Amino acid sequence: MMSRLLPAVSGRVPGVPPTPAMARVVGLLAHRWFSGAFRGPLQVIRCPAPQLHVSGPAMAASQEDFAKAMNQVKLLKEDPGNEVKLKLYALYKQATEGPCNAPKPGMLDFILKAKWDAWNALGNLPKETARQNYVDLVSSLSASSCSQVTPAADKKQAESDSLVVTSEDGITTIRLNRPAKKNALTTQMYRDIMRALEAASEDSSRITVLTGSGDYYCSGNDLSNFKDIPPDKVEERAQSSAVLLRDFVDCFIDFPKPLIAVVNGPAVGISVTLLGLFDVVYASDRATFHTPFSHLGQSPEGCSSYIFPKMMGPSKAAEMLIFGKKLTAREALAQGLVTAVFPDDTFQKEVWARLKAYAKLPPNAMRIAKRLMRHQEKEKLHAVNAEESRVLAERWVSDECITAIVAFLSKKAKL
Ligand SMILES: CCCCCC/C=C/C(=O)SCCNC(=O)CCNC(=O)[C@H](O)C(C)(C)COP(=O)(O)OP(=O)(O)OC[C@H]1O[C@@H](n2cnc3c(N)ncnc32)[C@H](O)[C@@H]1OP(=O)(O)O
Repeated sequence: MMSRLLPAVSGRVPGVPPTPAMARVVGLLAHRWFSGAFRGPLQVIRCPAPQLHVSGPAMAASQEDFAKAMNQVKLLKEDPGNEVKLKLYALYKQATEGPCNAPKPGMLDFILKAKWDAWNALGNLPKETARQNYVDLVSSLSASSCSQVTPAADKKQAESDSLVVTSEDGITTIRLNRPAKKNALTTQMYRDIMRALEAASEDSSRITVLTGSGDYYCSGNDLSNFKDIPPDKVEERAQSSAVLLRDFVDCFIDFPKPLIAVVNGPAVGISVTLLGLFDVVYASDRATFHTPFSHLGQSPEGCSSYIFPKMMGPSKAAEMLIFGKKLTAREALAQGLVTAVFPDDTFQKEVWARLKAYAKLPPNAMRIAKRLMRHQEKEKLHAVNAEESRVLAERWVSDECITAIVAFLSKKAKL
């Protein structure tokens, strides 16, 4: 089935180089980036057979892994759908041929055009990263039957894992579990959350919950993701991070079951912006909602540049997304970002009682209601996500952003 996705697209036209401005900024500022080996903790998604994903610091997939993944694709039992097939096609082409230099097919050549668009959207993503992303995607497709009840024997060990996925009482819970780092999201966690969502969309649970361990819900992107980038790889990394961000947010846009955020404490950055893509957001009265993008020289993501103004009106959205105003839980409730606020001391009890009752409702009816409410906006949201990710890749190599991140990593600044 999938082999039909791999015909060569022939012909060559000029590629899409980074803008001269970006290259200049990178050249000027690269020396200020941190160096030294990053020693990230092991992160584990726990799920019973058939797959246990264990990963440490990101490693490039070998040619052998890539070849295995290509074979695995042919063995997939279920058709992954056109969108995924296009992603696979694009990553395959990028990994084997590099950036898309083929002539753009005519408007009426629908299939060729969709394939060309998917490949071209990968821009200058390095071949190695495309290979890794292809392997990751195939592995997530093969693992989609994972995520059931966490075996009791795993529960103790899960304390030290960065992401813990459990499924019980019709609820799949994805728990950010780096309390010592305020649940900041590492690159690997983005990938693991995507896998967990893909698995949850197909498991037998009826609703899916994202929450955090410890006193924070999430402190946003782990700013150490910007560490240890060799000067000549800064642009490449910005591009590959933008692709990861786009794929990550796409998973939330497309998630088919009711998705609930249980915001147990303060939320920062991307963990706030994503809330607009959840169906319901329950917050402890201790939670705060902070999007300090301008302070960090960055720009909004998670489709917030579109959803927040629609949700709260342009000027309230501007206070948050341009000026970085931090909202209390009650303020977030008034702006429609939060569905309900609970006193912190009864938060867990009240929220989980509600969720267990919701999880008894007929699953198909819930999915259909969600689809009806969301499908008209989907295409728009994907376009907004693509644009926000593209702009962020530019911000990440800007002087303003680099200065802010260097200040945080050298402990000179915090929010
Ligand atoms: C594929 C890429 C996609 C990227 C998408 C774009 C996303 C953008 C964003 O999310 S922007 C938001 C980024 N987040 C921040 O700027 C928060 C930075 N953190 C802080 O300002 C503070 O740590 C705090 C206000 C969250 C909490 O302050 P405090 O209560 O005083 O605790 P500590 O600062 O001592 O924190 C404990 C420990 O955690 C580390 N840490 C906290 N947050 C982050 C983070 N976001 N990145 C990396 N590390 C973080 C902090 O350094 C401390 O570590 P230490 O104990 O010193 O080793």
